[in-house]
Amino acid sequence: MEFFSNGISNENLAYMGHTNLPYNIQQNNIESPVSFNKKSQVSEFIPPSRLNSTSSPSFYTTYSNTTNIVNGSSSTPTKVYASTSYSVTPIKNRNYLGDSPQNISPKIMPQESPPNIYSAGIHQENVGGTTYFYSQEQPPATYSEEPLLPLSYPITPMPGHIYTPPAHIANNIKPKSYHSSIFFMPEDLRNILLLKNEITNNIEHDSSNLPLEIDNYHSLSLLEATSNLTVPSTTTYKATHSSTGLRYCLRRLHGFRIQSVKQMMQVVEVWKKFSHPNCVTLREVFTTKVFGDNSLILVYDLHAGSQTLLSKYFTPTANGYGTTGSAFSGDARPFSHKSTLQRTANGPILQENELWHLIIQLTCGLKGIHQANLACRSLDPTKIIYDGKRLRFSFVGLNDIITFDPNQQNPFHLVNHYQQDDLTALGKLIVALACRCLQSVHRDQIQHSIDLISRHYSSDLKNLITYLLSPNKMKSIVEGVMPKIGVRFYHHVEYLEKQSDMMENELLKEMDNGRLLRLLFKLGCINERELNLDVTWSETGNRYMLKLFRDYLFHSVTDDGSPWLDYSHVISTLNKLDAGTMEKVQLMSRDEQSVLVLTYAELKQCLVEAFNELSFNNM
Ligand SMILES: Nc1ncnc2c1ncn2[C@@H]1O[C@H](COP(=O)(O)OP(=O)(O)OP(=O)(O)O)[C@@H](O)[C@H]1O
Repeated sequence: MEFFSNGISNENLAYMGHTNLPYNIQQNNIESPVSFNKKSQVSEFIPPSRLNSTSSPSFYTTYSNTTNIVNGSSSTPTKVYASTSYSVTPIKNRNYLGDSPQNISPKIMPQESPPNIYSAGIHQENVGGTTYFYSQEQPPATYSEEPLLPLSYPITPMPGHIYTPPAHIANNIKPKSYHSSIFFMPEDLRNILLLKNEITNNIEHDSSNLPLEIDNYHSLSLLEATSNLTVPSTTTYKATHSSTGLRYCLRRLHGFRIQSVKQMMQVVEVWKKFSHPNCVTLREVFTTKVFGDNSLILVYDLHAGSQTLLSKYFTPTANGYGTTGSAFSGDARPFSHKSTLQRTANGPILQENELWHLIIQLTCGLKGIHQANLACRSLDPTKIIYDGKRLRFSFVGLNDIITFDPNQQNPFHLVNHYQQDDLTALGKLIVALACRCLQSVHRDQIQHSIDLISRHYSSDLKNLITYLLSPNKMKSIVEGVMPKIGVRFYHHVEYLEKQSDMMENELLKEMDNGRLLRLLFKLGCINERELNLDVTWSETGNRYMLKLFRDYLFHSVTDDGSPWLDYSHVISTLNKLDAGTMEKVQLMSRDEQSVLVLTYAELKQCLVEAFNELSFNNM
């Protein structure tokens, strides 16, 4: 049995953040899984002139430059390559890895040993069947923190790992964890994100008759068929920006003639600067003739998977109730047979807390717009989108852009008036949402609708609506609306804080996963690689350590020989490698004839050097 030891063989399968030292370091007991002998007279680990090199992989070609190797005697089964005052004695039928917390120890799959190396001037001593080799010329070595490799970065011994695992992982981890949810995001969140990506990236098949490109955008697909209900006619597309590859939402105004580009651009610039979490941001505006007319294109951020409030809460029905003409037109009376039919078709009335959840977001967006001295002017269920969590005013600024008067010096001179209109429109929208009926806001039905609301909802809601619909209201949302929302605001903040905590938690996991992916990428590029026609490149020098480390990571087996699959083993080991800790790891060749002990810091150095070599060859 050969040992390559740079120090204590004390591989432990510490779970993240926990150092688990299963063995007594001073012990030299044949019954112990691994025995350690402190040999204070052992000097540095001397490269034994690489004599007698065999056909085995030239393990020492680079590593031995700085690693002291003491050859073993051929007469003894054990050869120890010791660099520190500790050596390691393997015991037959024992695995040399620290027990995992659940007492199931992995073994390394057999792998060929490094070559036999003999050297003169080496003193050997057999203790309990293990042969130790000491260089007699060297002064006695003490177990020091001296790095064994020429490190291009300083290694500072760490009291713990640089990596600090999220607390819940450290606390909740089960002894043998196959629970991927501890390390990866929950399935439902993953599915939501995947779905969003899919919606963002898929190209509709019915886009063949659309232009291939407009301005800097390509891959157009329809988000909604052309609407002739608005003047000018409009169409909404999803498109990809040519240089960034990002997707955007393009709103096309058909046959639109601009009277004064300069003045219109003033308005555009103001809206481009406006950004709010409850508003879709306007990115740019341009004209195009690719559709065969003079079209004006407004480019907005795309919020994939969004639906309008109209489609979410006022589901169009086959008989046309609810969506005929303007969103707020129609002739159903709140308590008429027709209106009852419509409410049934649109679903049951909303829970009050859901309604307040919507109101808070609507007023939040509106407050942002008004504080920027702008007005929304499109508080309509078709112009508010909902992505499952967030409400946003879509197509903000559109009305200012298409209705600006070139004869007016200040394009925003009517903003106060429009802000009042916004509040009235907000009142109507709340009525429609509460009654789940678009016609409920008609002048002759509004009183009935408010009666209905006062029967089903709190007086706060009714008061808010009557305030918003009254002609003499303050224009400030903060002064006028906020006090009526009252304590519900805190509930909303709590909800958002919880969401934010949950997301941060997920981010923490993914941050670690991203870090480990980079390491795996590097390892994968090095392991098994042939470089510059050198078929043994990945088997020699520093790369040999990485090969054994890869085996230790992924190919460990339990006592009964079955694969040892434990996320925590792989993740905590990779984290130690990433941190370059001074903890030692014990690696074993596949034929179980060689054991190599080195610190994670040294392993990290091996990885850095091998990958640098690859990168250099790539230039
Ligand atoms: N920024 C956006 N990101 C993603 N989807 C959006 C965005 N803005 C709007 N949409 C979606 O685009 C679709 C079309 O919106 P649009 O306003 O054209 O609807 P509409 O009901 O046809 O209104 P109009 O009659 O005014 O055209 C809707 O399904 C809406 O959810």
